[in-house]
Amino acid sequence: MTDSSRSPYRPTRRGGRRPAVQQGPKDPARRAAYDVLRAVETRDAYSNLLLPPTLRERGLSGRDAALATELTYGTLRRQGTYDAILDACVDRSIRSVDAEVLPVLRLGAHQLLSTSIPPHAAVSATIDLARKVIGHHRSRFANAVLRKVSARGLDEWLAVVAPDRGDDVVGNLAVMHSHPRWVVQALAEALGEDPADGLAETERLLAAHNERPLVTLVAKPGRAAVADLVEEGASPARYSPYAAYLPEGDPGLLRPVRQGRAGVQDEASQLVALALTRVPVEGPDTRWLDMCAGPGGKAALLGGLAGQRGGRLLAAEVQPARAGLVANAVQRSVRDAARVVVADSTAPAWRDGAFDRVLVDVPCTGLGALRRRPESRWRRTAGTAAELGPLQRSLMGRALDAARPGGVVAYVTCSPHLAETRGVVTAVLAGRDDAELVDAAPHLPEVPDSGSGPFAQFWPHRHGTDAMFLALVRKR
Ligand SMILES: C[S@@+](CC[C@H](N)C(=O)[O-])C[C@H]1O[C@@H](n2cnc3c(N)ncnc32)[C@H](O)[C@@H]1O
Repeated sequence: MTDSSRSPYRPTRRGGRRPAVQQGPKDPARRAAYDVLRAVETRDAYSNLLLPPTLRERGLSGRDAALATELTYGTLRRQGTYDAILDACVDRSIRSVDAEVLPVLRLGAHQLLSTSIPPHAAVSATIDLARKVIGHHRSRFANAVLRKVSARGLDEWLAVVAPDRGDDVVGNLAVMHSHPRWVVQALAEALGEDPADGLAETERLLAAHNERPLVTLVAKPGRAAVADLVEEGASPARYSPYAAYLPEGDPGLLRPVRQGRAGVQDEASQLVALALTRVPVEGPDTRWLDMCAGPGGKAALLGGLAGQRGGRLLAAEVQPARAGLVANAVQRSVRDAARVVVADSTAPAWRDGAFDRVLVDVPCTGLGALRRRPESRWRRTAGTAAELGPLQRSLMGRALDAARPGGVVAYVTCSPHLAETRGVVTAVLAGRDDAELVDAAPHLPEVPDSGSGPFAQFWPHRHGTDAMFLALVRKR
């Protein structure tokens, strides 16, 4: 619960002099959560980009900031479940409810069904907020709906609204774990599970998507060490020799992060880049290329490693603003080894065969990062992976062109969707005879269960990482 007595917005009780602090909402945590949820709903905002500045600008910290964060991400993660329940509590379909009202209902449902906030407090605080943000008339509607929601607990509601598991296991898991149906199907296929067998592992994955992920840091090679991060309160990570987990606090406040010597990067993102650097190549090994570099996480790692080996990294990014982020990320890499260019890597200016190692980390559906981008599961459609296919195949083809004979290419996605992982790689390799797959597992010896080869697939429920995919390919 919020502690409004400590809020900087608390108005004075005495008449006369105005309070020295800025006036603001009585319940700033719920108001911040509502404003972010509404921006996500009405203008496709990204919660992970909008919430931190919202908290900063409104001076929310401590318990208020923690409550606003929990309410925002918790509501977005469980949105599919709450919508199914709300649908049973309104006369018309939940889809016909105004876009300003819907976040109030979801926020109220989240507090009632998934937090320890007492029901009467959850409803009254949400309706107080509703009067301010959607007006008296619509708040009466919200009040009536939330009172119906409060009549049952989450498990009771799920027994009522989720399809029977025996009849429709995909539909059941979609409602139970708050994912669109097509995502459940795509993930089950990627895990190699058949709905007829019950989708037990798929269910573990879906549940992992609703957990708060660990904040993982990277010590940029040659500029910081894991020990520097441990000194700041982090603990060494399971797999990557450059990673550390931060149990709490704002990573942006850590000294190595402020100095640009460390950053925030998922452990699987580190490992797929590392795997590329571990494949032996005969002959020169000094020219490396990152074809899709923005915002620069993998480029920073590769730039450091290239510099330590006396090589250089060219980092290409088509969007100028994102190329700026890459430049920032690789700044002061070892021996100044990384150069950033704004370039369309499907029509590149570099010569064919110019590089010893090539990373192509293609734009994808992002289904591998559902833990960290809670609204993205509701934004994509079943057609998104197919739409991205031509660009992904073109970039992979260009990556093979860019590698010299004997050189190596890493094709990477932050998605396990088969159409954009092995589907792309096998289609591109089927059309040419100058490249062959390299088994990825021997280049990730520290990672158990990364697949039966030749590809590697990370999973949130197995590895605690994003679901990154890696294919390693040698140019003949
Ligand atoms: C998945 S992200 C790469 C993430 C990055 N490797 C990292 O670790 O931070 C894909 C990037 O490719 C860029 N991109 C898309 N099409 C491109 C193209 N034709 N040429 C170069 N970059 C492209 C996108 O703008 C986006 O920044």
